[in-house]
Amino acid sequence: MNLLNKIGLNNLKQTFQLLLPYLLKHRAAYAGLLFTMTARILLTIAFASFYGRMTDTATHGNLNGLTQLTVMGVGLLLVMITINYLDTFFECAAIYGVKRDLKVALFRQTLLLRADTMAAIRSGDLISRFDNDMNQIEQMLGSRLVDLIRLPLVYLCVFTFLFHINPVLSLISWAIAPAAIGGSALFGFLMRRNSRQINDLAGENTQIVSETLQGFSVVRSFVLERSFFRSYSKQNRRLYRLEMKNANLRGLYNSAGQVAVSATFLASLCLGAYFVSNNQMSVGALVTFITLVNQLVFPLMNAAGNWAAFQKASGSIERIQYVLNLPIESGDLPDPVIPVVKQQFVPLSVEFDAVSFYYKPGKPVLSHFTLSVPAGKKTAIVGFSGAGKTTLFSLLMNFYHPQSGFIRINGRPLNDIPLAELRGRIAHVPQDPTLFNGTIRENLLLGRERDGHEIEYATRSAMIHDFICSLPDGYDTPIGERGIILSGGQKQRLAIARAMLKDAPILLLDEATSALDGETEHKVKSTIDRLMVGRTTLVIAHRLSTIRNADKIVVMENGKIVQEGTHSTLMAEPGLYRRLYQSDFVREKKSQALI
Ligand SMILES: Nc1ncnc2c1ncn2[C@@H]1O[C@H](COP(=O)(O)OP(=O)(O)OP(=O)(O)O)[C@@H](O)[C@H]1O
Repeated sequence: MNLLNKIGLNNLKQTFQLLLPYLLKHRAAYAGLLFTMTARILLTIAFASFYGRMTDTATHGNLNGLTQLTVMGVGLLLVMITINYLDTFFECAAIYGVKRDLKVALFRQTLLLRADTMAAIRSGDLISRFDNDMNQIEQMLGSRLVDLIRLPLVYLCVFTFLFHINPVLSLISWAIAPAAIGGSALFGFLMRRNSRQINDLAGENTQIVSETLQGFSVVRSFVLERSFFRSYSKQNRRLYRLEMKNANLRGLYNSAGQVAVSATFLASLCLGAYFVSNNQMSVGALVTFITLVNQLVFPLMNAAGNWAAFQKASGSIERIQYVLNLPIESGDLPDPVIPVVKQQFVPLSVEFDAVSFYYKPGKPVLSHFTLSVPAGKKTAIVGFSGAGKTTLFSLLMNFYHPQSGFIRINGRPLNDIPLAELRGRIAHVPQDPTLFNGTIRENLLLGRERDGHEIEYATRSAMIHDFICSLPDGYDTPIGERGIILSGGQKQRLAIARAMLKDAPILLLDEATSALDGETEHKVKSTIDRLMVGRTTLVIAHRLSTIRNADKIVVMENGKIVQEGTHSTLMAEPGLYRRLYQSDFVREKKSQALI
């Protein structure tokens, strides 16, 4: 077992287990490669035999024979051109077909990953699996894979053919075999050790670049350029050292291979010349022999090169398999469009029943949290930062599962509701809305169909229509990666318009207007108030003046409800709400005075 691990045979098994379904799917391309492989072996022997016959015919002065052989040579060349073309074609079809399917499977898995798993993975490392690891795997998908069969077959065919010409000479290759095989195994083992470290480092490398790009303004404002540069350079120096170790190994191995090839060639030539001078062999037979003798050494040497590529790829396969084995939230991609008939939805109630939840054991976020949100009513949640307010939304959208207790929608436990149906019935405006690299229209609709009037109604209500019209291409203006051309407030207004267009019966607003100035917030708030009519709404707000008219206000502290009531009842009693409201009021007054 240990030995199998050391020489990497276990990796090979694992590699094939993952790749087999993909290889089978592209079996036509691999069958084509097997065909061209066989044809190329036969062509190699045919060419060597052709050179020998040409030499013997020439030494016998047989002009007729030479003409026939020339025609045969041209024929062989034409066949070779065709086979080479087919070989390249089948190889590309096999490599790119399998690589495409593997990438798509990895992306699908990424889309299905559970929220807790996703939070634990570093995005750069995940991206490098799509990039660096896929490239490593690509190295072994085409002819290298077919070489697993081709190299032993070449050896066997050429050996049989040469044995037929001269048994003693052909046995020369046996002298080299143990050294070639032993050296190859050692080479593969050393390469594997390095390659795994290289792949991990490449992942960390992508992580630094991706973090730099994502947090570019923080890097600038905290003057972190030098420190990011230092860690990136340090990693690259380590990567370089490992790559050079690999290069050293490859260099040593190639030189040893050259020595083996040349030694075999020289030994065959000298011994063959001796046989020719003793009339035990014709000159043509010697030419055929020395043309082919390399084919006895190169399969042994190439096997090692392939072994190294397999070892490198198996490290990458391991990294991809790791992601493919991570827990997912559902077996299939959910259907994007839920057939909710517009404006005809029934308001839905939401209930948290003794819900306890933690992200990490020992650090409870919610403890026996019980809250009933009546259908079509507005409930506001307030509390200190970190009290667990956003977590309630994550649980309601079933991103995470509570460790105990139940969440129900209209009396139906959340786990009984298909994910697509559940999320189709919720419109969520998060604290920091995500926008995609596309046009404003694409970001508003996100795959839904809405006519121009509906879009305009939503954007006018969210006070963003005039701004959109002022852009050069209006609704078709590209907003750049993560909406880079928009201000925080504009992003929030787009997100509110997007939620309006989703037209779902449950509305979750997580500080949806925090980035707006007082005046715009006031105007957008009246829109949100209209949007909330008939919908069950949960609002998280830090500015308490915005939730005064809520049907119910829930005050949270350390994952528990400490107060519950309307604004006036809560203001009438001493407690956290009144303290929060008063300090909020003072803060707002101060900021108004400053303006
Ligand atoms: N993905 C996560 N993994 C681990 N801990 C988390 C995760 N998300 C949140 N937490 C922790 O859970 C607690 C509650 O976080 P939550 O975001 O629900 O608070 P909040 O009341 O919404 O805060 P804020 O008002 O600042 O947004 C915090 O202590 C936070 O550190």
